[in-house]
Amino acid sequence: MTQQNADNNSLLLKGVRLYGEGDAVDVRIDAGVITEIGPGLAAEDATVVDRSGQVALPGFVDMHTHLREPGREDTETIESGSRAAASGGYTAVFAMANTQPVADNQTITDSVYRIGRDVGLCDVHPVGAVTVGLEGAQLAEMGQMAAGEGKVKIFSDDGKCVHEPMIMRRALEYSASLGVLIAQHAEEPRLTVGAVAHEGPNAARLGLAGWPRAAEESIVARDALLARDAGARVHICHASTAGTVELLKWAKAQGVDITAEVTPHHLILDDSKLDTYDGVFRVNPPLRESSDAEALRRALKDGVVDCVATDHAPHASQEKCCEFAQARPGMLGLETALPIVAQLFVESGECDWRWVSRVMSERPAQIAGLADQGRPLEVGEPANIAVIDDKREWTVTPDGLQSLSENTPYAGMTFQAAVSTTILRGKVTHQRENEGEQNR
Ligand SMILES: NC(=O)N[C@@H](CC(=O)O)C(=O)O
Ligand SMILES: [Zn+2]
Ligand SMILES: [Zn+2]
Repeated sequence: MTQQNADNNSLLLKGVRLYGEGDAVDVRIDAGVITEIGPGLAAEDATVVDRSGQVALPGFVDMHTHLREPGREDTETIESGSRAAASGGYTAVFAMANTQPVADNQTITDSVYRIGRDVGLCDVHPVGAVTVGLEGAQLAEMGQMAAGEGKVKIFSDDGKCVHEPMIMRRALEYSASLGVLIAQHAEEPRLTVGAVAHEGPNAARLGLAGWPRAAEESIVARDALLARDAGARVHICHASTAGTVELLKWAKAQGVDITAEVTPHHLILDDSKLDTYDGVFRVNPPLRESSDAEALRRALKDGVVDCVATDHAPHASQEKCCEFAQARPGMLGLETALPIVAQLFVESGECDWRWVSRVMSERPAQIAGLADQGRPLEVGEPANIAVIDDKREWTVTPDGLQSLSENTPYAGMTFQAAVSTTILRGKVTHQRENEGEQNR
């Protein structure tokens, strides 16, 4: 991009099908805003990005990302995580609070926000902790974090469950008055002592301590009731069981203001993967049975589960390449989410790209309260765009990803769809290798 083009910041995205529908059009972007859509637009002074025949969607929003800064910059930084996000088509991510130190105060949440802004590859929204030090005992200063420069909109002790019912109740009451969202990692800790895998035939056969579905479901049910009584919203992180789906259905039917996300790995993988004892498959909540994955896919399709969130959880190789029960739970997700969703839902003919934009962009932006993300691809709207090449077969290699860590469970898997280009307010934040050079 020439200096002149960088300065006047005009871009012409050529030949894309908006939401994969209708004829190909060109999209003109000036100063970060979509200013014209139509066939055969003149380049004039704009930088041309030719993506003929590809699919344009609103940039994705991830409500659940772990960026590891501060504290574990050897596994991911705000910069490397932003690069991974952009490479996955994301234009906004929520960075979880379980850093070291914990993001339980405004100094840290503001600093995460500022670093993300200065990196400029993706909007990084800090998540604030619900309780001091994620210890579940004393509420953090949620009001201060919400009022700070980072304008914290989501609070979560993710990694841990806010398990004390009175603490969760107060957090929900407080969140309702602040207009923020509590996102719960639903895990009754008294049911998961020592647990490393889904409690079922596979864990029994492999001799792994089991994590029962009820550990998740009992908290989902409890929190739905607490949210109802507090007149608060509650969001369920990484829903993983068929029973959680039934509870969400019930709670929504009662008018409870409850939303939920599902991860790509709980949609596509199951606990048959554990046969090799490879620590890369250890994750919280654990990979469940194929019947759970199927129920989650249907729930996402039907809207019972609202959106996809990655739970991108980078870990160092020495923390993963060890005995299964010793491996840290968590797997990479940002750079493989779209290809997985495309394979499961679009390539199978179950859903269209319009639906993908709903579960990966519009719904998460609405739930999180982002006014400038998840917007329609229309004139006058912010130019946050993910361009998908739906005919580009590629194979996942851990060292081919942008993340600093390599703990992807999809190594060697082949996908048909790839994010070719990501645009954040008119700036190209990602361009896949071998993609046509930009020219004037
Ligand atoms: N998902 C995981 O297994 N791990 C997450 C924490 C979490 O999301 O619970 C992590 O921070 O590594
Ligand atoms: Zn969690
Ligand atoms: Zn998480």
